[in-house]
Amino acid sequence: MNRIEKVFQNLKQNNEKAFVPYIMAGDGGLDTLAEKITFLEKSGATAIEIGIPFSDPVADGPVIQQAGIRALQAGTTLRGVMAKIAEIRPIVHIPIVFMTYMNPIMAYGIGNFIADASKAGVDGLILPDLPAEEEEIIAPIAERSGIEIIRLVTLTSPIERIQEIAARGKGFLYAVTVNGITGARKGFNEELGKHLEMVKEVSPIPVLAGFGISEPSHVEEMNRHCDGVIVGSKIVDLFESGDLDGIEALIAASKAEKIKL
Ligand SMILES: O=P(O)(O)OCC(O)[C@@H](O)c1c[nH]c2ccccc12
Repeated sequence: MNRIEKVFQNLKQNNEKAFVPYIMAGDGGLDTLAEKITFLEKSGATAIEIGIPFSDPVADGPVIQQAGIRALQAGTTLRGVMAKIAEIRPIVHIPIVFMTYMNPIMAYGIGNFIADASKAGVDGLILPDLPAEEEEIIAPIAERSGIEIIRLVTLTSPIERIQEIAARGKGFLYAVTVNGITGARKGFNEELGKHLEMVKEVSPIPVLAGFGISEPSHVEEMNRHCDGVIVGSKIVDLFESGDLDGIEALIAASKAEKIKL
């Protein structure tokens, strides 16, 4: 069984919520990657989303754009990230999900990319610029190699489309919580809770909310309506400023919902 499926099975059995932090590979130098991942795992992360730095990150807000620029300036390459993941995989037990755009994958070659990612021990892929209609170019080969495509649904996706994408989904479904790009938000649409519950109703796989989540209170609020959260920009920020306690506080908030149940 794929590592992602396994961790979600365990969470369900224990009535726990997922917390998936995002970090940019190579931000602070690739040599800091192992340290960051092991810290997140030790702090209770369910899985890790690793961004591949790219020059044209169309879905990313300023914090992640800047992290990508820092990583590229430090000389980070996709090949380098693959090698680093392969090296640290034996000491990391939780699932590793790559978040990247299609362009770097096409440049690498889809077949080579999947083969190397699979060898390195990557468990999933988030590809925000891969339309559902085009996923045939990579989903079957990825899934044959044991790598799950984590599909995204948005606030503007009609329910039929959400249902269709969820039915094909593997691992977990990524429910985007805002209209726009990544980055911390102060608040969310009042209807968001209802939207997440509707997505959950049609999805056979766990639903995680992501985009804009930046406070422990956001984590608790989202977890009332779905199976867990993904936090990116805030984690990148907290690592950048060395505020590890802030990261632990966010992860701890994801354990709070269980106590209330
Ligand atoms: O940064 P935020 O607002 O917490 O959003 C999640 C996030 O960073 C991560 O999942 C992500 C980073 N870049 C993306 C591009 C598309 C979809 C998702 C992502």
